[in-house]
Amino acid sequence: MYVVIEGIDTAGKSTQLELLKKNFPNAIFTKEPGGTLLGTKLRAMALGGEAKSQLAEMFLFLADRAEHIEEIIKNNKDKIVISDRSMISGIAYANQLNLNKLIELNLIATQNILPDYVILLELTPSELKFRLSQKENDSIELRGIEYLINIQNRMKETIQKIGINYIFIDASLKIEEIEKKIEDFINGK
Ligand SMILES: Nc1ncnc2c1ncn2[C@@H]1O[C@H](COP(=O)(O)OP(=O)(O)OP(=O)(O)O)[C@@H](O)[C@H]1O
Ligand SMILES: Cc1cn([C@H]2C[C@H](O)[C@@H](COP(=O)(O)O)O2)c(=O)[nH]c1=O
Repeated sequence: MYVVIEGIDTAGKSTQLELLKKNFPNAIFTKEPGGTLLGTKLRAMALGGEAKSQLAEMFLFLADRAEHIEEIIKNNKDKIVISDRSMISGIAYANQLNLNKLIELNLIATQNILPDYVILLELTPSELKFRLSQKENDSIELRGIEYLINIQNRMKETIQKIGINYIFIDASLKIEEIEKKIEDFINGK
């Protein structure tokens, strides 16, 4: 079972993943970008802002995704794999191409493998503004609130268009309330 936690920067993914590690001790935990050896190098390049071309940046993430599917997802088909981000981020953040073209490109990278379950943590603009103000921002976060809320809307649109099992959770709820909703969703309750 391939489960992904999605959400824009600061939505609370890492916080929930730490709790999931306790609640699902036998699961494999992974992430995009950077879940493989090649991926760690691609992540540093993508987040370091080395690419001047937005298309080049998108292809760095796609290369990471192709390696991640081959090395992690395909090799653990019989286990519960829980990933921090996925092709949903890939499609939503690369907003210079249309959605159908991006879905096509991402399905090439994933060899047509889709997540079985997607959990999206959804932020309000004011909560996003507060959380970004509390940390040092990387090159993508520096693009600002409007950019990231637009990405969040694209994430929701993509998830609905692809037709996978999903839950949207208000990221401003208490950490324990979100934890319970995620656990129930994965356990099919
Ligand atoms: N439910 C919550 N309520 C209030 N604050 C929260 C909640 N969940 C997480 N936070 C806080 O929000 C900040 C961002 O959380 P976290 O690092 O888990 O997000 P993230 O989605 O992994 O971010 P990024 O994608 O930027 O790595 C942290 O300071 C965290 O403590
Ligand atoms: C998978 C993927 C990610 N991004 C962006 C989203 C974030 O700003 C960073 C990843 O940082 P995190 O600490 O791991 O959340 O990269 C992207 O632009 N395109 C993608 O495909």
